[in-house]
Amino acid sequence: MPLIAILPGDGIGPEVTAAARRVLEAVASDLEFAEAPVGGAAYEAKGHPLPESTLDLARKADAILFGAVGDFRFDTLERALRPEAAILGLRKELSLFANLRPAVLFEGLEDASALRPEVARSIDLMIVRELNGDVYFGEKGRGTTADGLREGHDLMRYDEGEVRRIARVGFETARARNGKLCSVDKANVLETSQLWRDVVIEVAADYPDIELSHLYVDNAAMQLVRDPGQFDVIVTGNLFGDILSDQASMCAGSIGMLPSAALGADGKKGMFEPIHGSAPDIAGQGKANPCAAILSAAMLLRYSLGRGEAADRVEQAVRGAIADGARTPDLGGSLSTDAMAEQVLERLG
Ligand SMILES: NC(=O)C1=CN([C@@H]2O[C@H](COP(=O)(O)OP(=O)(O)OC[C@H]3O[C@@H](n4cnc5c(N)ncnc54)[C@H](O)[C@@H]3O)[C@@H](O)[C@H]2O)C=CC1
Ligand SMILES: CC(C)CC(=O)C(=O)O
Ligand SMILES: [Mg+2]
Repeated sequence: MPLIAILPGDGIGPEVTAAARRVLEAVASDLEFAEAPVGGAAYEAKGHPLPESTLDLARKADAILFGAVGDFRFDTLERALRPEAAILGLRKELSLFANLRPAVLFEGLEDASALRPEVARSIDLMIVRELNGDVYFGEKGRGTTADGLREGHDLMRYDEGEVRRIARVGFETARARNGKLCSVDKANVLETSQLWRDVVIEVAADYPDIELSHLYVDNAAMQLVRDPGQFDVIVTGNLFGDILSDQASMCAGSIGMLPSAALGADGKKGMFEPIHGSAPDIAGQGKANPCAAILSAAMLLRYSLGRGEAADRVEQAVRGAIADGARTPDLGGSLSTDAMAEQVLERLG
């Protein structure tokens, strides 16, 4: 019986994971669920955003469904105790270095996209974001300059092994899709990025069938809204992937629509989460769009449980609901989180 760890977290995290769990229960009757606190909720309950018991459950589980963490109430805590430390800790402790973030415009959502309909319709891409390194995990600190000014620093760093393994995921992902890989960096300014680009080019020798291109991240951000249809797979570092995926979400209609999978070396055990955060501005109001979490559950079925058919059913149910006009407020409608989930559940039969 596969064990699914549910880590709801803060803000809208519990609302959207509850919806995703209902969907999992509807398509798979043999799953065992265990829930544990994470983020601010865990700090309040147990004094730490990632308690040992939560980490143990995450280690033991076959897959993890994660909601979101964070709340401004915790923003003055030391960094290691802030809710966000929990998600970074889980990704690192479980060596989940490959973050797959698909961005697709579902039929009917043209009017929700920030782009013109004919441009929006072309978006169908996968962002492969490195998740265990970069400026998020480098040495950081605060201090005072010789002139008495406060200063802060965060080290941006990758080694070639880290770049090589994510580059391979990028190439393999492109091979399974339409054969195009765009590597995004800032090699014109950053040494970390020059190393990134050099290593991606070396790895490309093993993938002569893949059309490789490179973009600087500023240009990539611009191209993403000018012509998102030009992209098949984007491979990039932790920081750039974080930013570009939020941007891609508004090309596809809403941040409430984009799921993600964080995978390790076996490409199987993973943590599945919407790309959005805890959205404190709408938390507790039943306004959150659960589709990103539900689609993350579909990725869980596909990657961790090898149940592609069930994953397809869930994705078709979300597509069907959207095509029939089901809309939460972020998509211009008025359905509550639960009502949107119902629309999906109804289409699962
Ligand atoms: N994976 C995670 O746990 C993440 C956590 N965060 C944390 O979340 C907190 C809030 O961060 P923000 O920058 O406001 O980003 P956010 O993604 O939580 O929200 C950004 C905007 O999108 C809206 N939004 C997000 N998800 C939505 C959904 N499912 N349906 C409808 N609208 C949705 C929010 O209402 C807000 O206006 C912070 O503490 C931040 O650190 C942020 C990003 C990822
Ligand atoms: C909360 C951050 C640590 C991460 C983030 O914004 C993301 O993974 O999308
Ligand atoms: Mg983010």
